[in-house]
Amino acid sequence: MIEVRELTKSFARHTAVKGIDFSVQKGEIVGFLGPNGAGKTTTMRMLTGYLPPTSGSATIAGFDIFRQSLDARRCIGYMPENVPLYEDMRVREFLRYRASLKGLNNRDAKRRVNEVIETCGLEGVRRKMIKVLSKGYRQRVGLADALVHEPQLLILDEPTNGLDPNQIRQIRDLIKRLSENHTILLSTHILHEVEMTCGRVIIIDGGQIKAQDTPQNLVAGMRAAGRVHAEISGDSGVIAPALQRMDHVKRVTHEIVEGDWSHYEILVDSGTDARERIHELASQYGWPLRSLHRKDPTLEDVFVELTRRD
Ligand SMILES: Nc1ncnc2c1ncn2[C@@H]1O[C@H](COP(=O)(O)OP(=O)(O)OP(=O)(O)O)[C@@H](O)[C@H]1O
Repeated sequence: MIEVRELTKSFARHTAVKGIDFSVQKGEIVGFLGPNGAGKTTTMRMLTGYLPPTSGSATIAGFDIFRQSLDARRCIGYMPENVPLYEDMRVREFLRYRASLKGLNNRDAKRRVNEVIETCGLEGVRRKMIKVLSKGYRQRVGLADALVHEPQLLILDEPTNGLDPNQIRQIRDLIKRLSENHTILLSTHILHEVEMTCGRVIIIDGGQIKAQDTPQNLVAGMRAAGRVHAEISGDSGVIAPALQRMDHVKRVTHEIVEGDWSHYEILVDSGTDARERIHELASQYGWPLRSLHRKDPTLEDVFVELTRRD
């Protein structure tokens, strides 16, 4: 459904997307993740034909997004990060207007607007002015707009941005339902949401793809490199370097939790478990140790590991 090859976008002084390659197969729901400024929106805007690339190529359902832009766009429902809505229009009127802009004749527009109003749970607000709607309802109107011309592919840029937990859940459930008959590429900063909705994840940072796999495989890959958490009392200026000097320790980070107690996170080589050695070290130097355990990594740990700056 999406084929991206060597796609690059340079602005005056800055290359935002640096020769990325990825594919999305029909029926997939793919999370597009990255820290602020990673290049997600720039990539999505190129895929949807709003921004010309500097070099590289991309096809949507076999159509070249630059040479066959109209055909490609017909296959895409795009919901940008800040959904542009006409505040003084009523919901149904706005969707009818958008449907006609997208080339639907009157009869199809009427039918589709009724369908997307139902799909997106907008029945109760169909006659309301957009300016009086809550952020959650506005996002649903944005989704209804993206869906109105029956696209096969949905490209959603942070669809749950700024929503409260209940609204996030409602939009997430809606996206899950839509995934039954759409291919979806969505960006978000809520990694827990990705673990629940997406079959595959692409992580981008600094305009380059750092990883792409199922959330389960990414987490399993990380599990191989052990991560131990310990709470130890004492001078962290002495304890952290001592932990760092142990065999197979890759990195030690720490933060004060209360008083003299600090929480240490110790990343060790795959296949090793540092817990016994940490316990021995604490006994040897008389450091009070009140907690020592391995933590199963989450997608958030994978994300931080791949995109950390320090
Ligand atoms: N029109 C533009 N002119 C110049 N630089 C731009 C332009 N649009 C984006 N950039 C820069 O390109 C980089 C990537 O931006 P982009 O908006 O794609 O990131 P993002 O991953 O979507 O971030 P966020 O999570 O904050 O939305 C940033 O450094 C941004 O400042």
